[in-house]
Amino acid sequence: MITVDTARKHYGDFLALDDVSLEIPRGSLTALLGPSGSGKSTLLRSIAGLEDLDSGTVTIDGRDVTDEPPQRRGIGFVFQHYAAFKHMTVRDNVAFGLSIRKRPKKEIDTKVDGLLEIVGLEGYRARYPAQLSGGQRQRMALARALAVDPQVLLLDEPFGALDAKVRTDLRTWLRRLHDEVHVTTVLVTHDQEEALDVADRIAVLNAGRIEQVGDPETLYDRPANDFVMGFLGSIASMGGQLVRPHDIELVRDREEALARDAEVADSPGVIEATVERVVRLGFEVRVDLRADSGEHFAAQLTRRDADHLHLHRGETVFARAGQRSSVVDRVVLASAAPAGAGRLADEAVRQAAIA
Ligand SMILES: Nc1ncnc2c1ncn2[C@@H]1O[C@H](COP(=O)(O)OP(=O)(O)OP(=O)(O)O)[C@@H](O)[C@H]1O
Repeated sequence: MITVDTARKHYGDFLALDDVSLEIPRGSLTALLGPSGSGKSTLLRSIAGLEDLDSGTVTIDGRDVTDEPPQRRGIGFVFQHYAAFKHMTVRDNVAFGLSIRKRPKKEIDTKVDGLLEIVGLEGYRARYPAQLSGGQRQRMALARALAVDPQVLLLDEPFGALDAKVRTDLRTWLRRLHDEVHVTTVLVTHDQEEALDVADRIAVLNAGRIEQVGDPETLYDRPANDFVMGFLGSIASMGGQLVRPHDIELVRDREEALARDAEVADSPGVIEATVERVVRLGFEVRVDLRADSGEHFAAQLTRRDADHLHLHRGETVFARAGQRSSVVDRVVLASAAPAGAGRLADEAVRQAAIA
């Protein structure tokens, strides 16, 4: 388990971490999710020991590591731009942390072969980094980080520089790897889909603070505030309340809409609206609407529901939030934690210092 307690960090006058407290359970895959500049990397680097905190503590498995250098924290770190040693083969890059610890060659070979198998690079042992694809290089980076049996694996946008398809493949692969290796993993990402897909817990950051921590389902269905609701999925403002476009039901008949709406707690009510546009998006259909109040919002329907309604521009419909809608749950605590290359070669040396 990693415990960050009231971590505070300034860069000059700028407050990057504002008394952040967070518990990361042992063996979990936790995502730090938030917009650019929210402090995700700063928090991750503080756990790694790559940033010094102004105040607050970091504990890993019960050991206070706040004043320990990175190499004594028992961590493996993978950066977005992995700076491999270009003159070394894949085998030697992965073996680096073990070689500098002077482990016997036989032990190193066994370990490296095992890791290359786990990351799917068995046949690439003798290649050089320049002979790998971006995705393969990041997998090599993960193997190198795992080589020294870290207690904690810290990943800073590890797939950020890769194209969308490779990114999606690698996150599925990361999830499988984590199920196999079970090392406590913290993943920084600004991509909500990536976080929802791979993490078992998500901490949402905003302006140096944690807005909410929880499992993906809770954050999506019961966000603690409008920020979390908006950051984890699309939103529409209907009757002054935030709803997910796919939670909006459209009905042609006012009485039917009112009767159905009576069954829904915390409903924003039934909104009379005019259809402005009907857009087919593959399987789904987006209906752009204008309420009587002038408010614009969009509902997302399945094609079947849209076909059934047979909507056209200028027609009147009655919109309401469906029964199991995502709504902001203001009772949820904002934080689940307890109180209280510049030059690439230099970068490689710095990264290797952690290994
Ligand atoms: N070394 C530094 N010196 C000065 N300001 C910094 C430094 N590192 C980060 N910052 C600032 O601190 C804030 C948080 O940065 P951080 O990298 O933690 O954000 P982030 O959420 O990881 O963003 P991104 O997704 O863009 O990487 C940003 O406003 C950034 O400009």
